[in-house]
Amino acid sequence: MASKELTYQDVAEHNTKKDLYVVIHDKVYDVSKFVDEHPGGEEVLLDVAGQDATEAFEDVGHSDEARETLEQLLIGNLKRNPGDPKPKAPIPGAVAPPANTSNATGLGIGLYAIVLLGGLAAFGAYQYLQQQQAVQSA
Ligand code: HEM
Repeated sequence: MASKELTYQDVAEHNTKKDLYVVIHDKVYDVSKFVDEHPGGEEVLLDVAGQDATEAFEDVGHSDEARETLEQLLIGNLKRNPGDPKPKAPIPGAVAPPANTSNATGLGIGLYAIVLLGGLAAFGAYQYLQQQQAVQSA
């Protein structure tokens, strides 16, 4: 059943409310019958119709129950072709602001660590030289 292979192109053709495929973690789901039942509303599903919905799905933090529902809608695997949109690849300028902020924070901490380590190394070298001088002049 779920062994069907679909390309991104195939999925993109199913982008209407009555015929709605989405890709989540490289698997293809037919959510046509679920649109009306979705507790998060039909709008969000229509937004990602025929596209990769991995990020949208994960951002919400769906429950295990939601994931089970998803399993029932599975129709196949995505066959990725070169040039297809990548789900998680950060697109410059198209990253959501919260993601940006956390990235910047991560970099900030990394820079801090580098500066701190550099300082420690310099201090260590200074101490060592002082010691050497003390030994020589003794
Ligand atoms: C395509 C497969 C999807 C399935 C099977 C699914 C299923 C569910 C289920 C069962 C819930 C109830 C809460 C829970 O159990 O986590 C839920 C809530 C929700 N879903 Fe989805 N969902 C899907 C896709 C999406 C997508 C692509 C979005 C895009 C943003 C989305 C947004 C939401 C939101 C915002 C809620 C919270 C609604 C609320 O608490 O008022 N869902 N979904």
